Amino acid sequence: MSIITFIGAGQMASALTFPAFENGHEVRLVGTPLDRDVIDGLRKDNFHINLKRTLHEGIKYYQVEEMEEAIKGADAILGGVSSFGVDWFAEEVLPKIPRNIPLLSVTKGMIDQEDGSMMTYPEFWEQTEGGKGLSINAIGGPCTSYELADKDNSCVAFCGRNMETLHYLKSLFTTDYYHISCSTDVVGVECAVALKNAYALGVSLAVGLAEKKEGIGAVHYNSQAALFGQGVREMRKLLAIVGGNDDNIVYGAGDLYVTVFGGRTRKIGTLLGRGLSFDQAMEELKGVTLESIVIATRTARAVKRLDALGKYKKEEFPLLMHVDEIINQGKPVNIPWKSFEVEYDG
Ligand SMILES: NC(=O)C1=CN([C@@H]2O[C@H](COP(=O)(O)OP(=O)(O)OC[C@H]3O[C@@H](n4cnc5c(N)ncnc54)[C@H](OP(=O)(O)O)[C@@H]3O)[C@@H](O)[C@H]2O)C=CC1
Ligand SMILES: O=C(CO)COP(=O)(O)O
Repeated sequence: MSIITFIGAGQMASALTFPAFENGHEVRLVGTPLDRDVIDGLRKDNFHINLKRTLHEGIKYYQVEEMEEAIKGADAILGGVSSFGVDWFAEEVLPKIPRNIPLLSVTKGMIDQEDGSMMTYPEFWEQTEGGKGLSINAIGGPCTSYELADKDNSCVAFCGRNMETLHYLKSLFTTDYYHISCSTDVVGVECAVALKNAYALGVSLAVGLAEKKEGIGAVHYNSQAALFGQGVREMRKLLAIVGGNDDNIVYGAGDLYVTVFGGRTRKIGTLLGRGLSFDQAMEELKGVTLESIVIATRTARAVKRLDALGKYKKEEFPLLMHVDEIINQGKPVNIPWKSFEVEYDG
C-alpha cells in the first residue's frame, strides 16, 4: 500500500481517487482555498458537489491549511488544479513537496513564450523556485472525470522524464478500466491534449450553428466532422512545431472527440455557434471551468509570433485564427470553410 496525497479537489483529481483507492492505497484529498465547500460536503457524506458522485468511504479529506499534514509520509502527490491554479500550485504547493517523491499532474495547458514557442506546465513548474529538483509528471488523454468515476474504460498517457517513475505511478493507478500508456515525450503528450481544448471549441461551433438554423436539439454531423478533421490537421502541424512525436495525435484526437461530446468546452462553442456574443456566452457559463479560452488565446498568440518571425504562416491555421477572432476580437462566427480546402498532388 502507498499513500497518495491529492492536492486540488476538482472534478478530475476527485475522479482519480476511484482507481487509487480501489488499488488499496491510502488516499488523502486536499482542497484548494476555493474548494472549501467541496471538502465540507465530502466530510459530511462523501458526496462531491461538482463531480456529482459519491467518493469511496475511507478517503481522508483535508482543508488547505492541513496540506502539510496530508503530505507527511506520502509516497506520491497528485496535482489537481486547472490552468487557473497553476501559479497558486507553484507558489503554495511545490515548495512543500519532498524532493524524493514524484508529482503527477492532471492540468492540461501550455504557456506561450516571447519567441513563439510553447512551454508545458511540467517544464514551467520545474523552472520555478519551488519546483527545482522535483520529479514532475503529467496525465494526458481522453478521460472525462465523471465517466472515470463510473468506470467507463479509458486510455490515457502518463508522461515524464523517467520511465521508471512513470511505471511506479502507473502501478498506483492502473485498473481493469483505467488503461495507462507511458511516455517520456512530455511536450508531445502535453501539447496534443492541451490543444484539443482550443479545437473542441472550434468543433462545437457547428453544434450551435445547426441549432441556430433549425432549433435547439437539431444535429448535423457533416459540419462537425469537417471541423474535427481540420482541427486534427492543425493540431498535427502544431505538434510538429513543438517537436512532439506525431503518434501523440492519438491522445489529441481522442481527447478532442470526448470533449466535443462530453466536455465543458462544448458548452461555450455551442453558445457562440447559436449566435451569442463571446461576452454573453461567458456570462451564461459563469463558474464553469473553461480552459479552452486560455489555450486558444495562447496558441493563437504563439502562431502569430511565429508568423511575424517568418517561421510559419498563420494562414495554415484558419480554424485556430477564427476561434481567436471570435473570443479576442468579438467577431461573429463565420467559419472559413473554403480555407480548409487543400490540394495534394503526389
Ligand atoms: N474534468 C475532466 O474531465 C478532466 C479534466 N482534466 C484537466 O484537469 C484539470 C482540472 O480540471 P477539473 O478537475 O475538471 O477542474 P475543476 O474546475 O473541477 O477543478 C480545478 C481545481 O483547480 C482549483 N483552482 C481553480 N482556480 C484556482 C486558483 N486560482 N487558485 C487555486 N486553485 C484553483 C479548483 O478550485 P475550485 O474547484 O474551487 O475552483 C479545483 O481544485 C484541468 O486542467 C483539466 O483540463 C483532465 C482530464 C479530464
Ligand atoms: O479534458 C477533458 C476530457 O479529457 C475535459 O474537457 P473539458 O474541460 O472541456 O470538460
